[in-house]
Amino acid sequence: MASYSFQPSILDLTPDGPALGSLAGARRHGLTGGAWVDHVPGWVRGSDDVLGTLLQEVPWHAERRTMYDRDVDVPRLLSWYGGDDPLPHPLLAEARAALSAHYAPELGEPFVTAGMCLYRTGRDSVAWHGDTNGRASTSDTMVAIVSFGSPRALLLRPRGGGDSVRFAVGHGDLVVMGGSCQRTWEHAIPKTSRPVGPRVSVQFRTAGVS
Ligand SMILES: O=C(O)CCC(=O)C(=O)O
Ligand SMILES: [Fe+2]
Repeated sequence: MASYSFQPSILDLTPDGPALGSLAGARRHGLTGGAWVDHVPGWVRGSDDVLGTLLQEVPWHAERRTMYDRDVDVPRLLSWYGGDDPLPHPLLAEARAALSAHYAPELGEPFVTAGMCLYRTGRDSVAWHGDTNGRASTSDTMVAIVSFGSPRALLLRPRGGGDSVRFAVGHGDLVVMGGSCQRTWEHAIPKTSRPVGPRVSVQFRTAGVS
């Protein structure tokens, strides 16, 4: 398998290792139909260390899917950690606990699983979809995404049609999609022709949702 290197940023060198910022300042963007997105730019400080570990230690694999009767490569690499699987970096366990504690009053259950995507270049992407497997098909849930590496655009659009909303998701940023977001809106990471380096996203979800 190819190895994915990145250029550590001088600004990001934290002597004490990576650390989480506060969730108190999360900015909530209300969307139509009871959907919302919380955005915390730079939630993780010292993200270079986490990105390096994720690129090297996660058992990334390619998948193929059938589309219109053809088998095609999924345009990103994937990995999945169940609630009992040790996460590849201690900062991620800290992040999951902090998110569970912060959102407990609204969510009523903890974040459990960690799905991971590796976008190797700007050619990698995820097409429009909602995370509607399992209970998310019928009830509100939250999907918390922490991004590492090159900034990419996360787009959201209402399923019924309407303007899309764009969030830049950069190194150490947190985005939480909540309320009805998975059922009433769709999201995507579009391809880009800009020369971008690798991006890893970690998606925390509640049990029984994917
Ligand atoms: O990489 C991201 O930020 C989004 C990934 C995603 O939507 C998914 O895996 O369901
Ligand atoms: Fe998704």
